[in-house]
Amino acid sequence: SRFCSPACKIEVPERLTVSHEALVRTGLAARCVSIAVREATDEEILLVHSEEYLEAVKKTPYMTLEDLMAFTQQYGDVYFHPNIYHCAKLAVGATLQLVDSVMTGRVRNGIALVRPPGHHSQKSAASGFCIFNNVAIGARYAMQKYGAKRVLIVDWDVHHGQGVQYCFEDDPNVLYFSWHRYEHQNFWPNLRESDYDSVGKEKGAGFNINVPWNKVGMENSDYLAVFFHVLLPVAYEFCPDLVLVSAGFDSAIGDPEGKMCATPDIFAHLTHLLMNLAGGKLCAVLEGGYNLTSLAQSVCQTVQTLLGDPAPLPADLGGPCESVLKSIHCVRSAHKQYWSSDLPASELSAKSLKVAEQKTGNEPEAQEQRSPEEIVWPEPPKRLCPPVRTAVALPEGVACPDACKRCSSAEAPSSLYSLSLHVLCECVCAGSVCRITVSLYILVCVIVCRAVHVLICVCVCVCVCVCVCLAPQGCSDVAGFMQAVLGLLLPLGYEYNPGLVLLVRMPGSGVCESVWQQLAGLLQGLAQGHTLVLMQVRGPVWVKYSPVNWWMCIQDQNWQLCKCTNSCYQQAEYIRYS
Ligand SMILES: NCCCNCCCCCC(O)(O)C(F)(F)F
Ligand SMILES: [Zn+2]
Repeated sequence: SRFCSPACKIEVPERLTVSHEALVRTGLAARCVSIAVREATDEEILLVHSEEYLEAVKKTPYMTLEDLMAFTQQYGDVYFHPNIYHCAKLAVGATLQLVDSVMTGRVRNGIALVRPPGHHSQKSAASGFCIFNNVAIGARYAMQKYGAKRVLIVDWDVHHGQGVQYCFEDDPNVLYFSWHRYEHQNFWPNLRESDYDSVGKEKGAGFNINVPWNKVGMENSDYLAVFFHVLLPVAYEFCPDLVLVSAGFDSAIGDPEGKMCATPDIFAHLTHLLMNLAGGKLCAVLEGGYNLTSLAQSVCQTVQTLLGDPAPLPADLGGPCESVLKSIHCVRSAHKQYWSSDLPASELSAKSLKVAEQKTGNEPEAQEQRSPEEIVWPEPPKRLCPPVRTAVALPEGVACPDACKRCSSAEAPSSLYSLSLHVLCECVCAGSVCRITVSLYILVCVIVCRAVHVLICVCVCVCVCVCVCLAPQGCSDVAGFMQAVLGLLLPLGYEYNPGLVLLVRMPGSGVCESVWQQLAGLLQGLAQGHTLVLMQVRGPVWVKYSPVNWWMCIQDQNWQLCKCTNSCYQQAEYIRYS
């Protein structure tokens, strides 16, 4: 008979079946390429684990029950049964198959739904339901086989992936970020090194980021605040070649382990905010998640964003709570010496503190009394799946290198009103197109602003347009600019939830392409992706044609507006337009 320590009973096979069934039921599975799984080889497992550990695990299929129980006793909160070695090899193999598919460009991104999970397992030890460290092996594999120089691992599971931390703590090529329920070391795995002051060792100092949750009941606003003020500024500065996500969904509402209050739709935004990194190369690998309802919803929200569908903002976003503000402050101080992107932490806390005070105490006494099964939350809202992701208004006779949907040719661009009004209202508000790019010969801010005024009157949804006139000259202070976008513009935008984003690029602003592209990509998280891009550049420019729905227009007669509509994204490549 199978034995299992009571701690493990939540890690059940239904976790995978309900997730997959939800993907099929919602039609998301049909939009995905499914990748065959395989067993990992010894060599691949040895990228992270020791020979003696691997040899010991190899014996488990042939152990008697008492030997198996003895073997298990030496580890914490993990169970072995005769078939778990096979399953653990499949979990690693599936992860590596996903890494192959993303690194070769066969797919842009993807998710590996695997059991057993991995992020607690260590060089020579199993731990917390984990046998082999799927994500750690994936990172080493990507670096060895594909020459990935820098790998970012984002661990949004509610437990600290100490196994990943130990594996890379002295390695500056792997940036490990984890938030986790900590409660001042009173929550499993109760480790001192899970706190914010574990920043990495020797050459790896600065490349390990721990954000402890010292209270339960964390909400969407808390998660976004940590992304905006801790993870994203560093991730953009790190500039990874690949993003791996230890996608544990026990950080969602209803989970018996996490006891948090963030709703499943938050994972749509966490995923979106990571998709602009590494040219969109993102591999999500399932870790935890034990409430089968919130797990399935969270998986679907993640996959739908990976497919490029825009997401409505979660309801009533505000600032982070007091406890999170302290954690943010502590971890930013601990990392200040390693990273240049650093808003004066005082400014950040001052603004958010004010908001935090306004927040009613969100201590979930009530939540703690209810059992996890009794906790209910609204189904995530239905999401747009526009048949065309981007449309462009092109001058006559200019072909676009991609299958753009052409809007009816607008009047002479001198009358911006009609142009943007016509283009915008016909397409965006009808929801048939997600974004509009309108290129103009003449771009005068005052017209744009007045057009915005007009648009506000006309559009059915109340538009608080986030109208950005790009500031920096050239790429000199990209870090500073990105910090302003991440630390100020995005939090504001998410809080004010505009109905439309109007992105204005002044001629000659000289902003380098990558910044413009990042900005365009990040702002698509607002207004369900309804973005109106008005821009003009002089003369020939290099365009980084990457899978983030990129626009460019060029003055003079031979305009080219390029962007990516089709869902299977091209490899990033440089195209010179003359
Ligand atoms: N209340 C019972 C105590 C359970 N203590 C062990 C928790 C293990 C968590 C595993 C996980 O969720 O982090 C993973 F992603 F690895 F699966
Ligand atoms: Zn977990």
